[in-house]
Amino acid sequence: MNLSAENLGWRVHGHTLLENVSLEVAPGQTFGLIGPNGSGKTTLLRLLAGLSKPKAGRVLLDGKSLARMRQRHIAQSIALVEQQAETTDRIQVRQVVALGRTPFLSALRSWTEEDDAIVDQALVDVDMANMTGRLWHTLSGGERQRVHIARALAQQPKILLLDEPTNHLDIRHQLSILELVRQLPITVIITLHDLNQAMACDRLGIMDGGQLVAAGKPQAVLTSERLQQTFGVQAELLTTANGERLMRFYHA
Ligand SMILES: Nc1ncnc2c1ncn2[C@@H]1O[C@H](COP(=O)(O)OP(=O)(O)OP(=O)(O)O)[C@@H](O)[C@H]1O
Repeated sequence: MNLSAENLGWRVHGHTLLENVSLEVAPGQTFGLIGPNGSGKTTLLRLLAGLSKPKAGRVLLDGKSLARMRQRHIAQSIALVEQQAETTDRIQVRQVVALGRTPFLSALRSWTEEDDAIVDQALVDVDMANMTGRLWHTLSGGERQRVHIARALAQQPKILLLDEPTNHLDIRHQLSILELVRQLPITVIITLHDLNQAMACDRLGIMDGGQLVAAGKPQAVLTSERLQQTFGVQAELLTTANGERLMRFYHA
C-alpha cells in the first residue's frame, strides 16, 4: 500500500510545527525518519496515521485522502506505535495485544480461532509469549514497548508507523525488533535516533525545524554536511572486518 503526504502543515497556538512536508513511501519499503529532538517526527507520524488532521495539505493512502476515510477503515490499514502509549492498568498482556484485532470485529464478525493465532504469533514475534498473563502495570518499560509493538502487529496493518520503537529496549531486543520490522512485507515508517541503525532502512527522511530537509537512500542523505548542519555533529566513517560501514560521532 502506498502512503504519501502532500504539503503537510501543522500549527499549535500560532507556532508552526510542520511546514510543507511532502513524501511518498512505496509499498514494502522501510522508511526511516530521523532528526533532532523537537524537529517534528512525532507530529508527522500522527498526521500520517490520521490521528491528527493536517492544518494544510493532505495524506493519501493509495491515492485516497485519509480525511475522507472512517477511523475504523484507516485502522484496518495503518497501525501506529506511539512513544509513550499508555494502557489501562488492570489488563493482561494478551488482552492488550488482542486489542489489535478490534478494527476487524463487528456484530457480524466475532472473535475466531484465527484471531487467537494472530495474537499468539504477534506475542512470539516480540518475545513476549512467556508473559501473556502478566498485568500491564507490572511490566518494565521495554516489556510494555514490546507489547505495544505486538498489538500493532496483531492489527496486521499494511502500513506500520513506529515512533522510536527501540528507545526502551535492551540491545538484543533492539536488534530483533529492527530485524523483524525490516523483514515485514509491509510499508514501515520508523523514527530512530541511532543513525547507524537508520542506515539499514531502504530510504531515510531527515526532519529539521518542522521541515523534511532531505529524503533518499541513506548514504545519499546522511552526508557529513547534513550531519553537521542538522545534527551539529561530525562523523568518522569506519569499516568493520566484514565490510560493514559504521559512523562514530563527535562534537562538531
Ligand atoms: N501540543 C503542543 N503544543 C505546543 N508545542 C508542541 C505540541 N506538540 C508538540 N509540540 C512541539 O513541537 C515540536 C515538535 O515535536 P515532535 O514531538 O513532533 O518532535 P520529535 O521530532 O518527535 O522530537 P523527539 O525526537 O524529541 O521525540 C517540539 O518542539 C514540541 O515541543
